Amino acid sequence: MRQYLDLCQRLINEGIWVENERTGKRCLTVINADLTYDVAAGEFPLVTTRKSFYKSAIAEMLGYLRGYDNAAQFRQLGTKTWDANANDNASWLANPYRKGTDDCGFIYGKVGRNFPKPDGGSIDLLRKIVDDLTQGIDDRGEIYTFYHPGAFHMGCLRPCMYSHHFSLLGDTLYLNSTQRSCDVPLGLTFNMVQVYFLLAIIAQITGKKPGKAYHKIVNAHIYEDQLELMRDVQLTREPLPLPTFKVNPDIKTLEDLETWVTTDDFEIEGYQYHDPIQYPFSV
Ligand SMILES: Nc1nc(=O)c2c([nH]1)NC[C@@H]1CN(c3ccc(C(=O)N[C@@H](CCC(=O)O)C(=O)O)cc3)CN21
Ligand SMILES: O=c1ccn([C@H]2C[C@H](O)[C@@H](COP(=O)(O)O)O2)c(=O)[nH]1
Repeated sequence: MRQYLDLCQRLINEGIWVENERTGKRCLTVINADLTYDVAAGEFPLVTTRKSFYKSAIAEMLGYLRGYDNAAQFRQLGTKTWDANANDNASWLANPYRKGTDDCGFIYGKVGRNFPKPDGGSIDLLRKIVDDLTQGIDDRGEIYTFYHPGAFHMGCLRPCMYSHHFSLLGDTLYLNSTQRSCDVPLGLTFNMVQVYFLLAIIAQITGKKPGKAYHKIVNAHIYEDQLELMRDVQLTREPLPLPTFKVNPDIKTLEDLETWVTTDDFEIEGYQYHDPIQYPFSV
């Protein structure tokens, strides 16, 4: 994945040190990066210069499509990525809205599938998008967003990749995803997989051909305790050929995704990778 390695190198060459109050760590930071994934051509954006746990990334996105709000639900799907944010984050532990162990509160899909209306009730944004696209409708506002500043105090973390905007040109579906904040060594290896996966799966259940997915990142950073591993280990490795991604063709509807689908319905073939690298994770 040349684009990924180029962004890592750019952080090292041009990054500016920024203090982060929430984590108490400094981050080497650049502003704005644009990545493109050609889903039509099957260019699955998996990092090869270290082992990637891509099933975790897919499990997370599946949880966002289902509207999950609890780390135990995410674990059941096969990812522990929400454990720390739900249970080890001091300000969330002290938050009166936290409903107990594993509760994440009003995050991601919980917001997007129940988006509150100022005049009462809520909207299921994903249901509307899937219904429109299935009928060939693109009203230029097919946006699955998790961004609700009025609800930030009710969740353990603000969404990072917060908006997914779908577009139709004839029978081809496109996706523009936007991310406000990006942990390049850890989070981005998941987020690239998620953007590709989201376009592939929504195209499949709406009967469209996938086109390209465009991934916009605003604040891209490396935490100070990750820098050495990135610069002196990962960036010295040569990337390997990309694998291919296979989706179970029996997945046909949003209800399928909500009910029986597991990460076993998504497989990659021919994944070659260098040794794992364990990057520190900042809560
Ligand atoms: N600092 C930070 N970075 C993130 O990337 C991030 C957050 N916080 N909080 C919310 C979610 C949780 N995400 C995570 C959490 C953990 C890993 C992680 O530990 N990944 C390891 C092992 C994964 C596994 O074994 O399943 C990795 O090597 O990729 C990745 C993304 C992404 N997000
Ligand atoms: O999908 C995700 C989720 C989170 N991240 C990273 C980006 C930041 O390092 C932290 C979130 O911290 P904020 O203070 O809320 O910006 O998590 C990611 O890269 N991808």
